[in-house]
Amino acid sequence: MRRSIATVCLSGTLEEKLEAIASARFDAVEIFENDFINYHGTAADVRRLCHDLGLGIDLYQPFRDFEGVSDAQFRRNLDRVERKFDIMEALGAPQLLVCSSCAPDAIADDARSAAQLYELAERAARRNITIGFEALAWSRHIRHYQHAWKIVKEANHPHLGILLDSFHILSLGDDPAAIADIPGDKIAFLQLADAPYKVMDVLQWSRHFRCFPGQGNFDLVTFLEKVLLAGYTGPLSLEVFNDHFRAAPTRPTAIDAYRSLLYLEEAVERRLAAPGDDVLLNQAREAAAARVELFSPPRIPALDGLAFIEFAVDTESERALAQVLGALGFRRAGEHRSKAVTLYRQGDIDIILNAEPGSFARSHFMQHGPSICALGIATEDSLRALNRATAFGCPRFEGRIGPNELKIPAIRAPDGSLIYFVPSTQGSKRLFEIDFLLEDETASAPSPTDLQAVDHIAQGLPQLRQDAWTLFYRAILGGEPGESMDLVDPYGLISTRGVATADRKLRFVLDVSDSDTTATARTITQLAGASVHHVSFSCADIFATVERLRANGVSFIPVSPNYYDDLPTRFVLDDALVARMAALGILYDATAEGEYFHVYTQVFAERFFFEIVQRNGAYDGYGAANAPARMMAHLRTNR
Ligand SMILES: O=C(O)c1ccc(O)c(O)c1
Ligand SMILES: [Mg+2]
Repeated sequence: MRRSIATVCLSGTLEEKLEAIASARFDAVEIFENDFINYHGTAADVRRLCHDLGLGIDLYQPFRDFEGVSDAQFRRNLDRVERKFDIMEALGAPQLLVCSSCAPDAIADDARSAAQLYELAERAARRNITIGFEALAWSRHIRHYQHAWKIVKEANHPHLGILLDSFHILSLGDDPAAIADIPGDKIAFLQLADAPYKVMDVLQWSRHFRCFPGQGNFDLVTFLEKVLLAGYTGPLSLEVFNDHFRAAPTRPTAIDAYRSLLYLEEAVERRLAAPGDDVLLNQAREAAAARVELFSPPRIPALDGLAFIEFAVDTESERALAQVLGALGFRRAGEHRSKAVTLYRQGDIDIILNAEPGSFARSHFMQHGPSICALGIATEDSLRALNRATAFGCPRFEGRIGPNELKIPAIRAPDGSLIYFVPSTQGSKRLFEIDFLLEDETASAPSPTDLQAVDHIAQGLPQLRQDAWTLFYRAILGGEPGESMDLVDPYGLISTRGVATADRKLRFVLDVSDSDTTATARTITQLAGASVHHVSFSCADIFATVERLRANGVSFIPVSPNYYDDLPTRFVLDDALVARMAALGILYDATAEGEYFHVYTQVFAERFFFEIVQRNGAYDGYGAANAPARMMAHLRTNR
């Protein structure tokens, strides 16, 4: 389907927006009026600019407070709209968005509104322009799409249709089912926006918190499905008002926007292809699928958890980090055949320290200091994973390959770090057998394995990036976002959200700092830290493990005795168990599903740290309730 976006979604000048939109591969734009009014050039200039960029102009918007007005005002409105038609003719824009009246004196009279819209459509027809009538969720009288549709149906003019905007419909909790009954050719245009659930004034919600599909909580798949069942074949257009996106760099936001449409299209394509029990619905879905072309990338292959974590280091930080890993029970398992790269192993966890000069890791190190520069994800089909990611617009990465080394497909994550797709078909460990000189495992003295696997990767992100990462993990890896929660840092709030695959083999936690002075913000800004701020390892018996690791010299964060006094007031816990936790500094959380025991190490190089966890039962969170204890402890030791 034709993919379009409103210029209001992006930051920058009109030229910057259009260039970013074109380079993100959109077909067309909605010109938001303010972008034109403040543009220093004529409508013909904008038309030429779009033409040269290969962009269509599908719509001009918004025209406000047109209907439900007195006869005198109506005549003035008709004069007013003729001037907009002049601009649209010069732009070559075929459609005008007219939103339902918000003026306090708007008249609640459907017949009047219908008659006025009919007259407007008559005028528009003379210019070969169509009117799309949109119900704003906060307008004076016409807030619901069923109401707007009643009026459009009453007006009954071929140059007038209803404009559907997912935000207005879903924010009011309206059921989109009835959309399927609107004749497709009476749906003039379609605007798509997602949003996180919020309990707040709907106008403020709309103007500041909309986001791209897949970044929020709305069920856009059902919404778009209904629109396609109605027979709509026009553009899919994004219209997102969002404070962060208005401030974020233009091009990356446009790329994200485009990815969000692809993500939604794929989900709807699958919905239309999925046969249900309802024979009539199946036929309607089949017919809808035949009418439109939807994005259908390679499906997500089975993903089998993290194959490795790669740190960018120099010689000095390598020594320091190797010492920390050693204390945590990792053993040095091998050396790369041709590069300054070392493998550390414990349980199923493989950690690579990369100090190779001239490598990707080195440039990452120079930018961010010691940090995680790459993750390897084990998958049954690495080429399919790669092809899916590139279909969604992720850049491929081609590293330097030495003789007889495995070539592993890789892409760049949104922060420029790498994600490798490691084929697990022959066992993901094969990579190390080929590229590394492995030390003889049987030669080293058997020691108890404390850490078993990677539980999750936690990332600290700049404010503007949480939505982009959420969409990235959803689209590329099939992650499902959990709910957002606020954590209290001594110097501000952190908003956190987990994204995990359905089988929970991959879990990521996305933290965003609302303040510039939190530890999360500081590692990102002052220290130019990369996004990963901690790696969490699972173990089977956290008491035994922490005891052993403490004896090994691992330094865990101190926890206030007040914490353990408080714990029995929050949970039903045995005194002896609380005493054991207190003795080892173990934190605790529980839900109806299960329990979460965990500890954190001190921070390495002011950038990242490790967590050790034991999950009991089906606990599915990340101990968010204990984040303030962690942040306070890290702050105290850093001082
Ligand atoms: O916030 C607004 O005023 C506004 C304007 C035009 C739209 O299409 C819309 O959905 C909202
Ligand atoms: Mg709209």
